[in-house]
Amino acid sequence: MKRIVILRLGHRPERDKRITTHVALTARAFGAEGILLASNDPSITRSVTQLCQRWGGEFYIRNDVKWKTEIKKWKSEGGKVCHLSMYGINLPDAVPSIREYEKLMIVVGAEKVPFEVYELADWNVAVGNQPHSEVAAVAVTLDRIAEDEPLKNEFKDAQLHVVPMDRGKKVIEKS
Ligand SMILES: C[S@@+](CC[C@H](N)C(=O)[O-])C[C@H]1O[C@@H](n2cnc3c(N)ncnc32)[C@H](O)[C@@H]1O
Repeated sequence: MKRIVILRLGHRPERDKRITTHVALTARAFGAEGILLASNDPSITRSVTQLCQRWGGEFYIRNDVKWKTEIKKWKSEGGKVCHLSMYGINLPDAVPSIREYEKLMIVVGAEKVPFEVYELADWNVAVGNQPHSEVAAVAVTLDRIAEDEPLKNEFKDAQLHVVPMDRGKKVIEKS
């Protein structure tokens, strides 16, 4: 199975809490193994970790990483790096080459991303060449590069399970 980690750059604690949390939850739901936050915001780490405990799986979050160190380390261990930017190669044209690799770091920004990221990345990939959101960009990318159906992912040791239904809401809680 492919190993995928998300690197979140430029998170501003005073304005990006909700969107960074959504990037993390989307990454988890669509099959990434973890997220690295290149800013110091322990409240994000706390809320994502708590959610993971209830909803299961082994997703991790690391706070306050040094982005350049993480990119270089990942590459030195044979990993590839895909930076998501609306200026890049459109995703459908990049998917075949990305799928050839087993270890992938996906980098997403918030504010302007340092140009060095564009240079260090193996691919600068656009999820369509129009501006939108890092949450959408992560979701569509993980869905397009997946080998199995990401919407059928199972999460180990979950306390909460949704019972899918036509109408209404049913959640089973295991003690
Ligand atoms: C809301 S955008 C802001 C980008 C910033 N203004 C800049 O020029 O770099 C935040 C992040 O969403 C992601 N993003 C937004 N639109 C995208 C697209 N069409 N394709 C890929 N990623 C996108 C990128 O990772 C980007 O860094």
